[in-house]
Amino acid sequence: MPLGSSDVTTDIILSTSGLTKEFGGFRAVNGVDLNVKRGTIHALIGPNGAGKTTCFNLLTKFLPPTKGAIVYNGQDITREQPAEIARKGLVRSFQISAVFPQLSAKTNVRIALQRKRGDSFDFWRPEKVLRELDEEALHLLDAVGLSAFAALTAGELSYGRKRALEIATTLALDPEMMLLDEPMAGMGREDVERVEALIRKVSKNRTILMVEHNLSVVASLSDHITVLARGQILAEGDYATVSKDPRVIEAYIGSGGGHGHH
Ligand SMILES: Nc1ncnc2c1ncn2[C@@H]1O[C@H](COP(=O)(O)OP(=O)(O)OP(=O)(O)O)[C@@H](O)[C@H]1O
Repeated sequence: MPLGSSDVTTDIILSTSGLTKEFGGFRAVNGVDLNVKRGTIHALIGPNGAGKTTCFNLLTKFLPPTKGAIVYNGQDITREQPAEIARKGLVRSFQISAVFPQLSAKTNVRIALQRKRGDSFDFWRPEKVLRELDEEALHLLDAVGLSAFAALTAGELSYGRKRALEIATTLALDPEMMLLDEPMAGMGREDVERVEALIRKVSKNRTILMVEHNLSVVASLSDHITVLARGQILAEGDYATVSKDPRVIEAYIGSGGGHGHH
């Protein structure tokens, strides 16, 4: 094999071919060929109903595809379960339910660390091990700007800080690739700025794929953008390229957000 040709494949960490999901004959995702480059922040955008969430749920294995394949690090993961791909380093974040509201921020992160070690039910850990885990948890909380809130329960944290905590619990699993589902949803401007900086920080040495509606966040964070419309890829490229693509503009205007274009 000539030098360089292997780079083309190893450069791609996650890819899909012909990825399709039908709901009772309706194709919510229709033949999507997605290629996510290793080490990049890749955004999946598109107007309402474009199929972003469905596509995301296929990638995270929350839904089985009707047709097509998903390959992660050269391995076919099309038929695998979420826990199996998580063990391979592909982890979905921002599942609010993954955080226990009555437990402290520190304990939440410690539980994630214990889960990573596979001993979450090991209540009789010697105190020394627990201390080590606590230290590691504090280190992770510090990394997401939550060191001052370690003792608060997750339920007491503001919305943006809850999301930062979710990132900390995801980082505890040390994922190679993180899948983020609308990380900025429901956030005020201050939280958006904080979480944006956090995503940029944790993206070092990682790959991130996110579905995000906030286009200014997409513009400032993404290396590469895939625009979906009607279940298919409409355009791809950096923000400057896709945002001036007439088909993209038309798709966004055409979807109209319920303002009477259709
Ligand atoms: N479980 C389901 N059963 C039937 N139809 C579904 C189901 N899930 C999604 N759809 C349909 O598939 C299409 C794509 O939906 P999806 O939620 O993936 O789009 P989206 O791009 O995430 O939209 P939004 O930006 O509004 O969240 C929509 O027409 C939706 O009604």
